[in-house]
Amino acid sequence: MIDFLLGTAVLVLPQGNLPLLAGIGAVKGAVALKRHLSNKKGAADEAGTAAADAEPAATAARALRPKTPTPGEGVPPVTLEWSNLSCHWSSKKQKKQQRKGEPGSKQILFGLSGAARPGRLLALMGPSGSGKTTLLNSLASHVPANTGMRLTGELYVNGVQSTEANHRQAYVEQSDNFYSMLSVAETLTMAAQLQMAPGLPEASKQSYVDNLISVLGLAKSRDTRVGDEKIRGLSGGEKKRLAIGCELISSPSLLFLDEPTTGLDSFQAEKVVATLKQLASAGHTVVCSIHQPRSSIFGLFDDLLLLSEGRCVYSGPAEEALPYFEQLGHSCPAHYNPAEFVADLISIDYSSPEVEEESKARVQGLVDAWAASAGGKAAAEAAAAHKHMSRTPSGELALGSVNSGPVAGWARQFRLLLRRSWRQITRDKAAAMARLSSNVSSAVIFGAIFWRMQKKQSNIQDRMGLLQVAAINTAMSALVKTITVFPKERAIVNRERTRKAYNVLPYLSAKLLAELPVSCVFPLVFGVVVYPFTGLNPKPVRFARFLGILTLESFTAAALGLSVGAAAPNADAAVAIGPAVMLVWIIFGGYYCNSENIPSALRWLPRCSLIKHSFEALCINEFQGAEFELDEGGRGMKTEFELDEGGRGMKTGEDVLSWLSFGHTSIRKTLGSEARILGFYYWLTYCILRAGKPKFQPVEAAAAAAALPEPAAAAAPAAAAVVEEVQDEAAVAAAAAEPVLLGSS
Ligand SMILES: Nc1ncnc2c1ncn2[C@@H]1O[C@H](COP(=O)(O)OP(=O)(O)OP(=O)(O)O)[C@@H](O)[C@H]1O
Repeated sequence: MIDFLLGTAVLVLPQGNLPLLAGIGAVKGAVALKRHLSNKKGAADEAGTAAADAEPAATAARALRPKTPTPGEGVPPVTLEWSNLSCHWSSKKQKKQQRKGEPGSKQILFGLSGAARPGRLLALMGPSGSGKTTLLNSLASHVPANTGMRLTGELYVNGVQSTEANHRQAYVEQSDNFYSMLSVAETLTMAAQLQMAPGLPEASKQSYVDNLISVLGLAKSRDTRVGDEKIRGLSGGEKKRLAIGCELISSPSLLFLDEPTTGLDSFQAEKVVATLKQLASAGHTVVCSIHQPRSSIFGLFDDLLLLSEGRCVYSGPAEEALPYFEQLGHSCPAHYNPAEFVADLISIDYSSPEVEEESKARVQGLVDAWAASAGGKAAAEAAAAHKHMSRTPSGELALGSVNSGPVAGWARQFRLLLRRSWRQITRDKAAAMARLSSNVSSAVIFGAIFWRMQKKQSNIQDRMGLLQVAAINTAMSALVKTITVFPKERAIVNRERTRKAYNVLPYLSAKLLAELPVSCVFPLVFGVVVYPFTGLNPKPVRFARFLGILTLESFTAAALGLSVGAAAPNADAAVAIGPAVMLVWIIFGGYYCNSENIPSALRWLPRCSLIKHSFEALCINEFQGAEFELDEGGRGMKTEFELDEGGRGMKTGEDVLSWLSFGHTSIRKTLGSEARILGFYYWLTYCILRAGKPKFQPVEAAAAAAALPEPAAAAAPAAAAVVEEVQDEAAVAAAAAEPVLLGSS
């Protein structure tokens, strides 16, 4: 009856009554929980009710987040625990060996157990290569898939076993990639508009962003553009805090940071860690990997996990680390940086075989001592206890804030992304000026070389040469610009798509539309300068067509750049691949290689060449209806191409087109082919971006993983076994999740 009344109230209340909805959802959750606890027999049924009831509460709680006065305040407290967490890496060769039953993989993490708690800042420390990043990524379900890594063990979120990604909340990467022309406030506002409930008033979103800016200590730089290598903007520390801010938009309970102080001076590094400490104090569970911080930063850590060669050497409160090592006979000298002291203590020194032997023995002693210590035993006992705990693959219930998709509709995504792309393009004056001056200078150089061409036989070759270099120059200019910029933008897009901020289609279409007017300018400027200088066909319609052909070609080359930029693993690879692909299209561009002489197996290549179609269209535009003076003195095209007129060369433009094998087509047809190539590259870019969404490696249950030889094969059956096993227990776990939801509302 209570359910019915509350459910009816939820249905009839308007959306504006979010607090009331949240309250009702919470009460319903509490009722379901109480009922569950008092009647174990009906647990399974009630779990369904509790889970369903939790949804309005969770939705309302999510919707209410922006009213949180201080970021972190009111987030559901989350304890993350891990048991027997191991990581193996195998190369392809080693995987083959494993298939044959032979051993062969490198172990990076060795059965680690521990916990990260709400309100505390946990630092993962250890020497270089000790496995900090691997552990952090494993805990955040952020280990990239298909890299040969295999994770085994168990992760628990508030005591509920978590499957891959459903406990991932926020992950701040080492590299900070942003739209360089947007200010701090614009970057955060855009993130808020894309990720916060669209029904919320703009004022609520803005006040959340304002709070975030002040919590992050970015008020002074609020209107400063982020900047990049070309344009000075935020400092490294400010960029890192902005990256943290972008992650905090979704009010995550758990915040993971990979080496947040790398590349920062000690002052900036301390400010970043102080921000993390503040976030932890506000209720977040903060985990970061860090390499040898200075003592004042070390003093900010609440908890410490020390790793050496993938094994735990200490895990517990940071202030108890030095007394622990002292008790083992390793005292930190007075006035010595404790972080440096522990780093030296747990590092393996490879400077000589004797020293290596000695340091390995010392580290092994520390690993054994930790396993035998009260802390190590407690972690092992907690891991053993977890084995008997309830499991559910639905860690989402415990957190209630993992979005299944973008919160903004497609039209809104498109509008917001269009605005962002437009700002980035139109504000990047330095890039525009560089591209403009490059196009103008090429046009002037070509104009000087091909100055006022006449109608002699020798000028036929000049005309063809000019049209070919105009096609190549236009294509290369657009390609190079795109492949140098797009891979960086793709990193931002991948990160935002991991946060489920938007879909690929609105992003790509908004980007292309925003670029349209600006990208037209460069080929037009080139054409406007080069055309009168060189004395090409003077008819206005031919001039207009010349500009149109170059513009379409510029877009097609940029689209090729997008495809290469989307497919290449990084900017360096894109810069290597792009021109190599373009070279093929230049060779089959109609000037260097007559299509009639191409081997039949390669005849399809000229049809795919964006240079060929542009060159063909430019030639038809220039030569159709043109007349040339026949050569009297034996120079000109006739030496290579005896047509008619008594071997004195080519009289009409049609002769030239026929010599080039371009006589059978028209500008309309050739531009149609170019447009199809353009469409193909856009479609290819879309498919690559869609397929390239970052995928992460799941953590396999240790027992199931041990039974199966092949990592990929192991994942599915193991997950299926867990699902089967938990069906009866789901009710208990769902009920256990309720207090978190109540807390959050
Ligand atoms: N994708 C990978 N392929 C092969 N080996 C890897 C991979 N990632 C990590 N490793 C290995 O795992 C070990 C731990 O690497 P990890 O990056 O986690 O260490 P780290 O403590 O974070 O080091 P650093 O402080 O230098 O970043 C290293 O020996 C490294 O070579």
